Amino acid sequence: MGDRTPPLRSGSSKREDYIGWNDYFMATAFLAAKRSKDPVTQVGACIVNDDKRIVGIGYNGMPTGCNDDIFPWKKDNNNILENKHLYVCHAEMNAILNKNTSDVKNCTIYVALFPCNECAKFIIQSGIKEIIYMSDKHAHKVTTIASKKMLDAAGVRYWQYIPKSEKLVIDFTKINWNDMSQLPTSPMKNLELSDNE
Ligand SMILES: Nc1ccn([C@H]2C[C@H](O)[C@@H](COP(=O)(O)O)O2)c(=O)n1
Repeated sequence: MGDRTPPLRSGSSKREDYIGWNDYFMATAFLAAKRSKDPVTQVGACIVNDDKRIVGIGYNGMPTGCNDDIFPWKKDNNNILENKHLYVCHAEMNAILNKNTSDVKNCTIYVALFPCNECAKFIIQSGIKEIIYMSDKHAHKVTTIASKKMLDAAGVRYWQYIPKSEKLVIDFTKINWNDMSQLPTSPMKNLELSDNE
């Protein structure tokens, strides 16, 4: 029987160069960061549940009602109230507050930058159990050390992610709008067309 099975047609096998879950969710966090108005650091966060469903997305921005053309994006040492850090909502906090499920218990948060101590409190209290981050550039800062101290005590795992894809590009000019493919017409498409002819 086995040798009667027809060989798999090349056109019927699945694509192999699709992106993995971790790249997908981390890239989603980075896409969200592109919405940030912060001129120095743009951070995005993406919360995912056990079923690999995205349940929250956020980026760093001014609170609702605080006009981001009026509130400061700088740190003016001569005027202590002109400091963005007094006002900006961090990406992690926004992602948690933007959740589209009743809670984010046991979820994983993908975030561009390691969460500060304030975000660690939100993460712990919301029940998130895992943090996957890209950069830990503030590892030496007291806010990060305090963050890790709390996360360790609360049993929240965290690990640094190195993407598998070197780059992920969405070039709208390359999308073929006629067949909604992001790729040039594929060999499979050609095969289907010739099959139907
Ligand atoms: N885990 C983090 C860390 C920082 N942010 C935000 C807060 C600010 O908008 C910006 C950091 O500004 P910088 O001190 O680099 O000028 O990033 C966040 O959302 N999440």
